Amino acid sequence: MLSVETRHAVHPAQAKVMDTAELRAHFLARDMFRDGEIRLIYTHYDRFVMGGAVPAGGSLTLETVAETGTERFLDRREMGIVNIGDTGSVRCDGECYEMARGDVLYLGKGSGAVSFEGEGRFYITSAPAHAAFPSRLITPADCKEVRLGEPASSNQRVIKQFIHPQVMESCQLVLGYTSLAEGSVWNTMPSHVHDRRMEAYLYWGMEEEARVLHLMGEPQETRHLFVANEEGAISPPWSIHSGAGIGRYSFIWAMAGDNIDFTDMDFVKPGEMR
Ligand SMILES: O=C(O)C(=O)C[C@H](O)C(=O)CO
Ligand SMILES: [Zn+2]
Repeated sequence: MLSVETRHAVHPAQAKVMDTAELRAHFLARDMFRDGEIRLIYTHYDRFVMGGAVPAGGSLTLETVAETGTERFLDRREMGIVNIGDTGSVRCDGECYEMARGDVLYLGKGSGAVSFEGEGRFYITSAPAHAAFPSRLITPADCKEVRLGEPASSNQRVIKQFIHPQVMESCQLVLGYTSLAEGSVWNTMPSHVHDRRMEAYLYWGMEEEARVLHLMGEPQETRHLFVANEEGAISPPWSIHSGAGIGRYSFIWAMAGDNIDFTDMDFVKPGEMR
């Protein structure tokens, strides 16, 4: 079963006057992981798509998504998949990729139908693509690690870059995940924006009762979302995307837009934020 929800792009002036329910309706990505279903969110931010596929021991196939207006979803798109569950496999273009928890699969433009099998919980990201780069399974051993922050500022974390120019080629997609060191709570602090690229977060690896207080909004007009495990935040190009969590957590970040330079960020000092 496939379901697709559309999220339209929001002007910052509109976001400024939203109440909690409206903020959550536009920017919180929830209910993406249901047994036996593929559930997608089609955003109008760089036409980025995020979602979940949970085969629950069976098999699910993603082929046509009416929203793209193409015969098959990947005809003019690339895809990044992260397995946040137990081991499962993804079949595409005559290949079968076995994915352990934390593995990332890149599927290039024109790869055809995608089938999800086994006990995986597959987080799906996708963006329009102009060229067909080779599909590739990237394990944590192949990723590029960046260590940032320190315990004294409660922001010590490891950034694992998978779909990233220093690891492999892609069109628009840049993807990886960040894990907080024990005792550190802050991700992406100091905050930044990058008007050239949208970004989406998926928080995972959290206790059921835990929450991340995800900060969003223009730097001088911040708002927040309380986010649970396996929920995400859609970050428009004008918005910061930072958070402080209760207990351990990781988050998958994925971006699409005008460049694939991970370091192209406009930082905001904490003292400049409101
Ligand atoms: O902890 C961090 O800092 C991040 O993971 C930053 C995100 O990857 C990001 O916002 C990239 O633009
Ligand atoms: Zn960012």
